[in-house]
Amino acid sequence: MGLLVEGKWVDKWYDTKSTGGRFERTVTRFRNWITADGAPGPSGEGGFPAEAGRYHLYVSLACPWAHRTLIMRALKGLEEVISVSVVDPFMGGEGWVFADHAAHRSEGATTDSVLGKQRLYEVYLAADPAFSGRVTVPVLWDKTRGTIVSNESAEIIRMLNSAFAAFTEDRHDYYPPALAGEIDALNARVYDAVNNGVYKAGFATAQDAYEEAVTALFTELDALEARLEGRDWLLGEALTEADIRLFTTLIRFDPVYVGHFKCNIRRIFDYPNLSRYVKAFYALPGVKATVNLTHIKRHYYESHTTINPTGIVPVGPEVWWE
Ligand SMILES: N[C@@H](CCC(=O)N[C@@H](CS)C(=O)NCC(=O)O)C(=O)O
Repeated sequence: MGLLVEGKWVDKWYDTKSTGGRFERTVTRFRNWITADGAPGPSGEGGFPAEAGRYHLYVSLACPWAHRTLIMRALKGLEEVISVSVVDPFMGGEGWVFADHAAHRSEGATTDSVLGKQRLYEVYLAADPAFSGRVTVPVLWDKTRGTIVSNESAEIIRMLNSAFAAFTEDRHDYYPPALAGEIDALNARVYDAVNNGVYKAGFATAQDAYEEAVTALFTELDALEARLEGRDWLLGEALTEADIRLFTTLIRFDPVYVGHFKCNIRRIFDYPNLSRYVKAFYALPGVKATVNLTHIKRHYYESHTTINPTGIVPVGPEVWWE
């Protein structure tokens, strides 16, 4: 665990002292967009046209943000168009590392097949030798220009949805213009209370900060449970990016967030509509292959030594979503 400061790796844990025990996520840095013709997207610079074989995703199978990108890649059928490297689930003193640098090799982790690096921070330094900031997954890499296109999952899934029409048969739009306003509003609530809410609860170092986060989290889960009454997906019949973004937190909830992050008022299993929803999403073609429970559990329970000093990984719960 650590970060880059002007191109140098510094090993240190999140600082919550200056924020009253509250965990605050930092803003992501590389914000360019792949577009069909290489025109600039909503942020950053242009020059990243959609091409087969040109782009590469660096992901962790443990990470809910990276998981979004793997799901969109699978649903869009872009497995042959965009290649992937998977970091080892244990995030230690050097941050995320690849399989050839891991202390205990974990099935499903890979080497860096593009740059041959051993640590993810070296990929960031290849894009910007003076980079300062956290070294996070996912990273979308451009093999042609030799740089990072984006390290913001919310934007990467939109690029995969919209820019690669020439390379996929899938015509489904996961962010259709008619629903964009409703999707954005829902994403904002789900991000704050649920996706990031579990981290705010889990990384809190003050009782009030924890209770605030856990209360807001379960208030939102209750609202989502009600919303899903009689509905297949969050927006109704149409599967959208909002579902991808909710699913990656829900699938980690019972195995990790209930215990490790103390989000234990209820389990997802206890919510009839949310648990039906998780099962339905999990059964979508290609999704199951993106879920690696071993990476998920090992990452959180072994890496966060301030929360779980023994590093013991729990055996349960029973898998109910298969
Ligand atoms: N805003 C980013 C957040 C990504 C993120 O925080 N990833 C975590 C893993 S779950 C990470 O790599 N953390 C490393 C660190 O903070 O040092 C996104 O959604 O892409």
